[in-house]
Amino acid sequence: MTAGPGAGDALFDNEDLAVELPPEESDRNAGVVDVTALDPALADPDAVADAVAPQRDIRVDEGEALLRTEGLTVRFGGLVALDDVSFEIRRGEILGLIGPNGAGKTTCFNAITGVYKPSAGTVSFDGRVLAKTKRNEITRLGIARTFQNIRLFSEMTALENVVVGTDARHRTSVPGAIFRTARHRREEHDAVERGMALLEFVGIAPRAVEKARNLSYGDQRRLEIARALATEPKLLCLDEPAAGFNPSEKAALMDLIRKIRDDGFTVLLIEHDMRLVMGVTDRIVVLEFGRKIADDVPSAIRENPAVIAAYLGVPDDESA
Ligand SMILES: Nc1ncnc2c1ncn2[C@@H]1O[C@H](COP(=O)(O)OP(=O)(O)OP(=O)(O)O)[C@@H](O)[C@H]1O
Repeated sequence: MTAGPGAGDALFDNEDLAVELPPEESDRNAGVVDVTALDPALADPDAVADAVAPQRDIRVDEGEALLRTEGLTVRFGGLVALDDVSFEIRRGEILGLIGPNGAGKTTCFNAITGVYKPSAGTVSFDGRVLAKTKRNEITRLGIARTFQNIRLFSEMTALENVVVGTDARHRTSVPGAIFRTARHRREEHDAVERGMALLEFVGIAPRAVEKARNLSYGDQRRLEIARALATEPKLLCLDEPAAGFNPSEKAALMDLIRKIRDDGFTVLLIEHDMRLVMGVTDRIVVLEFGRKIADDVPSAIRENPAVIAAYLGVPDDESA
């Protein structure tokens, strides 16, 4: 066997090596609040789901392309990290983006979310080409993401982290915030209410007033997702959300991703864990060396010889 670029990625069973360190016993119950006693609406899952996704109409055109890349190419000097990649993400689906290490997945995410400008090709979102769109404008248009490495405000509480996410939608001017106009106060109140609903939705509302740094690793990942959802995205991009999770946390994450989709969001998922990807996605796009080598439903991807070869390497005599 030739060791392929992703030979380290077992195709259907790669548990991450990172382990979660158990928090100190004293930390474990610190900051736990019975939120349903404070706000009974949080005990009603339908009310919570409504508060999390106010833009219900985004499901009207379910199945149509929400995002489309055409000939998307990103070069770093002489290296072509993404090479003429075209695919679409349809409204209401969970699309997996997979490929061996270095295949170009994160580069693709970065091109979609405005971190990198494409060297060639286009990204269109909701009928609009994102050529010169700034990152904060892309967020406003409705694309949110999480990162491979958790990026939270560690000294802020869980609730504050989420409320910061809702700021992307605020309309109050700076003078409005300074003089605490009625509009500003109303927006603040709404942001806290929606923030609590988001924390409940991802399963960490009892930790609302705990500093982010004191949350368990799994809860921090959930908080990142809540913060991304706070921007009211149409498309949520998750970059390896299960990294470092044990099998039961992965199962719970799959449930959460389905719940997010069922609540009206479209999801793009980069994930190395094949069991999770195969179990939760509707369709999968596979990259290898920056090129798209497959685009199909999970059952077909599982059997696709090019995908299997990309992950496991090709025997020398066959590749010759
Ligand atoms: N900012 C950058 N500058 C130079 N090269 C880069 C940069 N970002 C990525 N690359 C290169 O582009 C290629 C694709 O990297 P990318 O991170 O997109 O792959 P990936 O599929 O996300 O990999 P992984 O699964 O390891 O996260 C790699 O060869 C990588 O070294």
